[in-house]
Amino acid sequence: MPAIIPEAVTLALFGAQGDLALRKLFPALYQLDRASLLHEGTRVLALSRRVGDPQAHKARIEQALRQRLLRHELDERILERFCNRLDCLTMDFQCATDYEALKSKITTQGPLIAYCATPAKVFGAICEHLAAHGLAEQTRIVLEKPIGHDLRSSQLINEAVARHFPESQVYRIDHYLGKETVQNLIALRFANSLFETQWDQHHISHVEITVAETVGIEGRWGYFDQAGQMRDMLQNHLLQLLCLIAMDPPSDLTADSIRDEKVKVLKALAPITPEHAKQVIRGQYTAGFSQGKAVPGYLEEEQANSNSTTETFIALRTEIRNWRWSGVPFYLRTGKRMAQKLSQIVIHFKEPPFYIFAPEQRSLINNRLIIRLQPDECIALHVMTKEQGLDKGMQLRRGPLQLNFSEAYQSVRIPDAYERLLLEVMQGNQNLFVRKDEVEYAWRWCDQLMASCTCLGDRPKAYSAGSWGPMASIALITQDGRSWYGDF
Ligand SMILES: NC(=O)C1=CN([C@@H]2O[C@H](COP(=O)(O)OP(=O)(O)OC[C@H]3O[C@@H](n4cnc5c(N)ncnc54)[C@H](OP(=O)(O)O)[C@@H]3O)[C@@H](O)[C@H]2O)C=CC1
Ligand SMILES: O=C1O[C@H](COP(=O)(O)O)[C@@H](O)[C@H](O)[C@H]1O
Repeated sequence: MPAIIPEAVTLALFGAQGDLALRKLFPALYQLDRASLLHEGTRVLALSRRVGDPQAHKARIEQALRQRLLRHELDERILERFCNRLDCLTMDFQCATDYEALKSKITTQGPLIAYCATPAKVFGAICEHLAAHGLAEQTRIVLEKPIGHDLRSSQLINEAVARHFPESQVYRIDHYLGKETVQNLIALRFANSLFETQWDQHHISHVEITVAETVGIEGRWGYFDQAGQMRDMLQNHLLQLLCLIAMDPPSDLTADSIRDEKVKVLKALAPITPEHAKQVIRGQYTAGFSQGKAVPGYLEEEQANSNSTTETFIALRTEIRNWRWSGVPFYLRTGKRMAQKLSQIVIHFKEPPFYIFAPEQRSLINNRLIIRLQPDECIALHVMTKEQGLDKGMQLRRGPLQLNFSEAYQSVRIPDAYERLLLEVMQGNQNLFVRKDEVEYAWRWCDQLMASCTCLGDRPKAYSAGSWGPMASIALITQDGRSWYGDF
């Protein structure tokens, strides 16, 4: 079904000169315009406190687009059309009177999308002032992650938002949910009975989820050192992936049916108490090489505080306490400055119940389903076959049945996650956004994890930039007689 062009909306982008807006949101909006998915009446209000002169503000956005877009994507006609949709306004989001000017710029009756690309501490003020200016009813409010830094702060933010906006108007972003390959997890699991009948503790021995990044903190010390990789990546992206892999089939594809199932997984996550804290490995990168270039360690980054114990890597083993998953370990890891950019889920199936092949081949027998989310998006099912040839007896060989998305859909451009998410907000569809209780259950579990690490006086273990993380994260899985798939 082709995407429906949404009605005309006014998109008020709070934080329009920030890193996220310039790097991701404006390019995504341009791509939607290029694909003719923006209604001709759609307007973008770029709101920032930095640039006084609207022309300079606009020029900066245009420059960012020229830098980010690929040459064949940059079409001067579309760029001009897109820039004509833009209106720039300087305001302090915490200052009530500045909203008068904003209100005067909203000239259409259609929905107002208030996208908060700001630190979370400003979300409450934005909601309050929009409501005080009579704009709440028509507004869909979009909140960036992370929502708070623990359960209590996230509850305070959610309460501040809920004072003015019902949950049906709130769109909490986790951009991983906007990735095509992440949405594909739902299709893979629930449109293929082949997998769903095997998807439990009777058939699966363990699951790995890896989100490895090669980037460091990219000048975001102020934010990152307060957050760490646990809050930046685990609390949101990795737990969302875990939910999509582990949840029961929803009864339909509506937002709440899917979210209800995800919440059940979060509630069933085994708590990481101090006795289990050895199952959590925190790391911090030291100087090394990333993609052939020498890079500084975390403590030598610009603006660094050399005493910081913030983790840039975290790996852990957890379980889900329910009938489907009882006894199946889930190994999760994510880090900055790792050897390779790689987001991947590996489902390891159990051995057949009875073994009839040569004993020395036994370790080979283990089907795996590899879901590569990025880059080189693919799904590969590793199956056992017989080696071909007269000289080969019943010698086994493991090989992949593989679907590479770039080959299978050669002429289709894979959209960036933010394109999908912006389109969904414009269509008023909450499927790919995170509900308040999901965020809070995820924080509850992460708070306990962090408290357990603190209680043990845990300090992050060093790992060289460009490696696969601290040795202890390898030991975490090898002590169970397994290894991280694909590390070399
Ligand atoms: N950057 C990224 O890759 C990602 C970011 N996010 C989230 O997106 C949000 C934005 O992040 P990012 O773009 O990196 O942050 P930035 O600090 O780069 O941008 C935030 C912008 O908000 C502005 N701002 C803050 N307070 C006010 C205020 N009271 N009035 C007017 N403007 C204000 C800042 O202005 P000023 O510069 O003047 O302070 C800044 O331009 C955060 O919630 C972050 O967690 C989520 C995923 C990825
Ligand atoms: O939310 C975030 O995600 C990015 C990683 O996103 P990806 O789409 O490139 O995998 C991460 O670098 C950033 O620190 C974090 O805030």
